[in-house]
Amino acid sequence: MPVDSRVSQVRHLLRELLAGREDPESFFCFCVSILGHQETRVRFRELISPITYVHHQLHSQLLSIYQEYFLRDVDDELELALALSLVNTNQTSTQQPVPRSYAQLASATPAAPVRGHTQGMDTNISMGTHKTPGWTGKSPNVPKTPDRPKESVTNKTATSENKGKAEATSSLANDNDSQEKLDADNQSEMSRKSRRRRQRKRQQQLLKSPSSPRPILMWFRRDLRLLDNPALIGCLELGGPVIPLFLWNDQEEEGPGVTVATGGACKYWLHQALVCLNQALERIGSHLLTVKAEPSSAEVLQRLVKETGAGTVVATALYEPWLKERDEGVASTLQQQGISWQLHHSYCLRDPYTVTTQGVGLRGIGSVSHFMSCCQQNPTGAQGTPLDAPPTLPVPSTWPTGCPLEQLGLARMPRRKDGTTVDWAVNIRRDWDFTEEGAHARLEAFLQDGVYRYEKESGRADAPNTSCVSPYLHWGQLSPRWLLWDARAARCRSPKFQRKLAWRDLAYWQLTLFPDLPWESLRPPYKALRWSSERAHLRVWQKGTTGYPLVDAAMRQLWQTGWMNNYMRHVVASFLVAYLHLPWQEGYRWFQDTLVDADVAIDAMMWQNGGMSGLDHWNFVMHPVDAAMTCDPIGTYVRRWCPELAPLPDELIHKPWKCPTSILRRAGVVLGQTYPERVVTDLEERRTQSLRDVAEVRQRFKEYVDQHSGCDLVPLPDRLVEEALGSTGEVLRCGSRFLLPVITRMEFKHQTADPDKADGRGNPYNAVLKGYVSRKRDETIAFLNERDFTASVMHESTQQRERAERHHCLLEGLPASPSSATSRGRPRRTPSKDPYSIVPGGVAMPQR
Ligand SMILES: Cc1cc2nc3c(=O)[nH]c(=O)nc-3n(C[C@H](O)[C@H](O)[C@H](O)COP(=O)(O)OP(=O)(O)OC[C@H]3O[C@@H](n4cnc5c(N)ncnc54)[C@H](O)[C@@H]3O)c2cc1C
Repeated sequence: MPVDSRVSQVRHLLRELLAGREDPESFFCFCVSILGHQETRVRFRELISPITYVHHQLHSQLLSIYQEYFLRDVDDELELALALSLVNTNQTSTQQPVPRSYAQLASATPAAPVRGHTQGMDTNISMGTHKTPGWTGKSPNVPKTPDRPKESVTNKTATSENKGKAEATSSLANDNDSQEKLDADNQSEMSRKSRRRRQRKRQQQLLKSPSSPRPILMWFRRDLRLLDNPALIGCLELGGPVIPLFLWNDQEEEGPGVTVATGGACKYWLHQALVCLNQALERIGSHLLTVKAEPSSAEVLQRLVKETGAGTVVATALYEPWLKERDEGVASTLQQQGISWQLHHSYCLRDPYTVTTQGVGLRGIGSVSHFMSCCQQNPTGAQGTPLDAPPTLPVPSTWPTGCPLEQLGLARMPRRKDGTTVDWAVNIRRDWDFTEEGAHARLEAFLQDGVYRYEKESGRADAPNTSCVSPYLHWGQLSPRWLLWDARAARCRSPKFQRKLAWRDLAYWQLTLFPDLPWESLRPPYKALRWSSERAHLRVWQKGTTGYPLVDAAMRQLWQTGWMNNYMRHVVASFLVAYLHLPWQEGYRWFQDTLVDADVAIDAMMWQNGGMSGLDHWNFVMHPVDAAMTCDPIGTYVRRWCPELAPLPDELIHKPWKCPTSILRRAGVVLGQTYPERVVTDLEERRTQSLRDVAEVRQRFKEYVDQHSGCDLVPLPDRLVEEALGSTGEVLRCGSRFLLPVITRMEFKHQTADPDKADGRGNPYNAVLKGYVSRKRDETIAFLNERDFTASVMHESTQQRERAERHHCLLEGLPASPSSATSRGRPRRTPSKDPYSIVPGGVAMPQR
């Protein structure tokens, strides 16, 4: 049966419901049975929207049933969902089918004004029927009074973030004509347009009337989207004309330390994203006002409030401590003048300031599993469902003055002496679509293809196996909630991929705990490490001319496109820190300046970990040649970014210095001319030196090494001290500091205990990865333990055999056998008794 006739059947049933001949739950069941699962999910809210006002209670009841039904999870997702607080914890999991991807819905939309996503979701989608598996026509198991997802708004009273487009905008429609609208809706396509016309008219009336509500300033920051933007929907719910606004102040963004918060590539992206946002707003009848926030955002907002008579400023919360502080200042200035300030949470899945370690403790802090346990143990309410984009925005009668976007200086290009421009962003433009639709297209493409290889092959640099949505997430052109919903709804649900959003939240949590994260090593001794000051080494790393093809390919990709995958970021970070001995901060700053997804929290967390001083410092070092076995086995990636090496054979392309002269000659490669010589040659020696340096500072700052477990100790931030001790600040007042043992590389523990063994090669815990280890951290550790165990068992049996041989020789008066003689002096691969295998206890200890 065509969709239209099924929809009219449902409308008929709605009349039956209104007449009292059906009950809400049966109505919903019929709806699922007639329309199928997906159609119901997409159309239900629109179908019931005509009764929003006249039958408000019934409408809410239906909406609750709908939300309850579609928020149910399948078992295998429950753990993650709970941890990320996607569902209410008191909901039990049932085997309900998961909704289809929003992005899929969007792509099925034929001619949506906002190129593809939401307009069509409520209205003109043509899709095949999707029958609920196992549907028996029985009522779905929905409670009578289901929980509504809580909303996450600061300074705000009861508004529902889970209202969709129809609800959000219907407040502008005439209350008294809902029955009329019900009939009008029967004319499907026509009705949408006429409803919009009515809404526009109503908006204009509102603006003209003397009692018009005051305008609302919608302050866009890192939520540059129309879809699933709770702040924007929050503006609509307030019911006044909305003035979309973007303010820019470099210093405020930068904060107190050296953060390079918005580097060149990121600024360029921002400029383009603002152009796109403005276009999207124009399509819904509005536009974006851009203003230089000088001298400060607070002062500019005050001016705008005066100029427009606005009564409320609405924004999405940002979590960098310095931006939070700025926002608190803005809020108090505005509130003193009677202007209300509303802050919505949608940048992360969890507001990092609400995450606590209560009930979990501090053991394993810094790891993603510890973080997820904290979220699971201390849920803060459900995230709710993603929101549709508003079809229209009420505009003010007069607009305040702004400045052209160009004047913000975000995409300024250097000029040559002859006056021509150096367009360094040409490849970035070629590679990326800066629109919100571009974000959804990337995600959709990934969920149809790359996600199938993500679990095992996300490290491949030569294949598009990851989502490439990081810059969109950073600028909020894609909400993490939307991403998670789509990922959960995809046919192949990769838990590893979903977990990445927990990583993202973890980074913000760490930044809120350690505001110095972007510039100060968390582990105090490592601040004193003997870092190299070889600027020439830094330059070759930055330019991609280290002479190591894999590293060079990645650094050139970064320079040209503003991006590289996670695995390659590990490779180049390891190279900088472990082999060039350059401080991690140099890497962080370069990344911040060149990545289009540069994100202070994530970048700083990852560089701290790579730089050995983060909470979860890497237990491995990537080898610049061996890593290619995993990420570029036949050299496709290197050939793309280092074309001068392209003719070399696969097996030698990652180590051209090993090439026989004849092959080099045939390939036209001259080392030192067409391709650089290696910046450092003895990698083993460099690594050994790095180990010695670590051992030296750990010896020197013994007070930061736990003598019992051998783990590094990190000063505990105030917030965690209070949580750990349940104290209300007493400890802090008397000035005591608390130290926390954190996960520490076995290699470091061993080296510190035995520093005289100058040759680091004797260290049994060599962290250099030989090829790919894609396992999860715990599995990796288990694997290493098992290997060690096997090694020690083998060693034991060899020793037993040798002992027996020695005894035999002794008894028979024979000379000692050569095998036993040589093996006696050989160093053990695994220490017989490992004093360092104790896992950090997670107990805060007063500093000795
Ligand atoms: C040294 C170093 C620096 C990094 N700097 C940044 C940065 O500045 N900005 C940034 O967004 N990511 C950074 N990452 C994390 C990661 O490399 C990128 O998020 C990822 O490569 C982006 O590609 P994607 O969207 O295809 O990721 P996918 O693998 O498809 O993951 C989806 C999303 O999850 C999030 N994510 C993935 N990995 C991580 C992670 N390890 N930590 C936190 N969130 C994660 C990102 O938002 C990403 O877009 C860094 C990693 C390293 C090793």
